[in-house]
Amino acid sequence: MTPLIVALDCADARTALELAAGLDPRRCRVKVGKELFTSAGPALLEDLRERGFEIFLDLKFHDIPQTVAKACAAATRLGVWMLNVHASGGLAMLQAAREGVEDAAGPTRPKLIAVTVLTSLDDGALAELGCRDGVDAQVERLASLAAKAGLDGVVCSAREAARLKGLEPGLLRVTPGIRPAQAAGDDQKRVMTPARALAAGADYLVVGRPITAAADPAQALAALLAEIEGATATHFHDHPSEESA
Ligand SMILES: O=C(O)c1cc(=O)[nH]c(=O)n1[C@@H]1O[C@H](COP(=O)(O)O)[C@@H](O)[C@H]1O
Repeated sequence: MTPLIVALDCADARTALELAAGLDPRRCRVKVGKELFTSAGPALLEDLRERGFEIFLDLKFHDIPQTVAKACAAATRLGVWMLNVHASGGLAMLQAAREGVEDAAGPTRPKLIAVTVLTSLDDGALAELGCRDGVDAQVERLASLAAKAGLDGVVCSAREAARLKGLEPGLLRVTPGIRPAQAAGDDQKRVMTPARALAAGADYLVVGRPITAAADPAQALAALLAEIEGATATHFHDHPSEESA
């Protein structure tokens, strides 16, 4: 299994299933986010699971602890592989999220991860929110909260991955903002190529538009997988104990 998670950022179930038909569930996982889940609902998750996919349900819950705990429990009952919340909801919310997942989990518990600083934000955008010490400090602060709450990992950009690997080695690093060299950044501010992201310590790469908006998505996916699998082979050769992670 490679670290690739393909973001099925589609308007409806039909388009998402067409896209998934071009993917191999042994070579990637899929992410269902706010637009698709709001449009297609839980039935789509069942369809994707029947096709062999493990699912990252990306709804980024951010609310009072009780509400988030219940939402995380409901997501867990949908049988997803991974789900997320915003770390900026605070420690009590993160702990409640973990308890919600644990209460609802069967034999396999989904991975619960927390978004640190969205990859669409840079230092200037954070300053507008009143956070003046920059992205790196804020990512570190929120990752440490996630670790304290007992979460499995964080969403960050690959630019922060190496530092977080040193600071919070127990947390998985899930990195969107992945762009092949020369690709458009779109609305992403903190980007990195797939191979560099893996070398920096990313555990999972979330990739949407470089595949879904490509003129030839199948060719874009194949090129990306070749780059990832080449980089992963080198990485696992150097770190054999991480092969099952
Ligand atoms: O939680 C996420 O998945 C996420 C967090 C973040 O900080 N940045 C981010 O881009 N994402 C998601 O990752 C995907 C990135 O898509 P592309 O920019 O098209 O590759 C989108 O589905 C975003 O919702």
